[in-house]
Amino acid sequence: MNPEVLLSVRDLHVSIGAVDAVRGLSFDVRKGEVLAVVGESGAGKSLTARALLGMPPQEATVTGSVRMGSYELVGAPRSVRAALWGRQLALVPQDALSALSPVHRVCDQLGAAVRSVDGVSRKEARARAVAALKEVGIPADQTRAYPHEFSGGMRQRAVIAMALLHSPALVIADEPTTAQDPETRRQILDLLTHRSEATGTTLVLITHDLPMVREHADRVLVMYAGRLTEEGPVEEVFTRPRAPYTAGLLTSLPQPKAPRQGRGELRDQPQRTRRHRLPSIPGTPPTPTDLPPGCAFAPRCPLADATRCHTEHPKPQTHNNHTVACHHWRDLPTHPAELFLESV
Ligand SMILES: Nc1ncnc2c1ncn2[C@@H]1O[C@H](COP(=O)(O)OP(=O)(O)OP(=O)(O)O)[C@@H](O)[C@H]1O
Repeated sequence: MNPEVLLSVRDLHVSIGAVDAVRGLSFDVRKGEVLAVVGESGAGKSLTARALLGMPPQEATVTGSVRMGSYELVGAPRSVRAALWGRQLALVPQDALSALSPVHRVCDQLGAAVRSVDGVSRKEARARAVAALKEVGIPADQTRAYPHEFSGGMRQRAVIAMALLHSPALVIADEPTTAQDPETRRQILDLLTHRSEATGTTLVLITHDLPMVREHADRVLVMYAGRLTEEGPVEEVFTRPRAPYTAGLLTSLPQPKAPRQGRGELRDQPQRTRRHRLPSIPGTPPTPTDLPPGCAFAPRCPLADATRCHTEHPKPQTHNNHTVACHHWRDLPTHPAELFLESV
């Protein structure tokens, strides 16, 4: 494995009963990066995250490979997962309340997490827990509170502190800010990315929040109906998307106010005149039990042809560090958002 690669995912499939939720996903997570995974609801992001952690739902069938160093996580026995958990892999879940026990003080829960990996004395574990909570902005005199006494933002900070306790190699954050207001979201994401950087932790960020991706991620992987649609550096993908689906997603992105040409900014966007209304992708994603043949996005795609797109799944192809799975990626207009602008 390339030494720059921390986690290598190959031909990952996750199915639950008749639902083929993840269908042949391959990508690498590189050491030290923030990789965002985006896509509409039901695209398979969370099940991918769970497979990456070696913790798919019990009823799921997982095939393919997720390698971390010498460990294979697909089908890994409990002993392998236990060896990796905390030191190598950790999760920041969507719902901090359900991740914390309601009947134990926050600092005691972190102390127990310290002891589960390091086996130090209770006093030492408590001191480390308090220090970790301080790092995420929770003052020492509040660490003896119970989770319900914290605000949602503080609970999420506590969960981030818990995930980063042992400076794991990789943290997967699954929609870590969903329930928060925009300002708290920004603070939590700032904290998560800065703390990850400080602890040398690589971050996979599952999110719907494209402005946050633009601000915080190095690379982005776009999923549609369980497959990779596009993947590459954020700046490159956000300014020059190659897949029509990505272009459609990006049309919903608020445009930066200042005319600077900074990181991840959408350049060369067409002027939106009064004759246009804000674009959106027409239609809805397919249900995973009733997937169309060929490209799953074809029924919604303005570039789809009448034959190949509806019969042959486009294979991902990589040029200059940027991967796309689309038969017509070379046909995208200079301003891909135009594909989705509707005249009124
Ligand atoms: N435990 C389960 N049993 C049956 N189907 C499931 C289960 N978990 C997920 N699915 C289905 O698998 C598909 C992918 O789900 P997943 O949660 O990975 O999507 P997602 O991209 O994370 O969506 P969201 O952004 O809404 O969280 C969806 O159709 C979902 O309904």
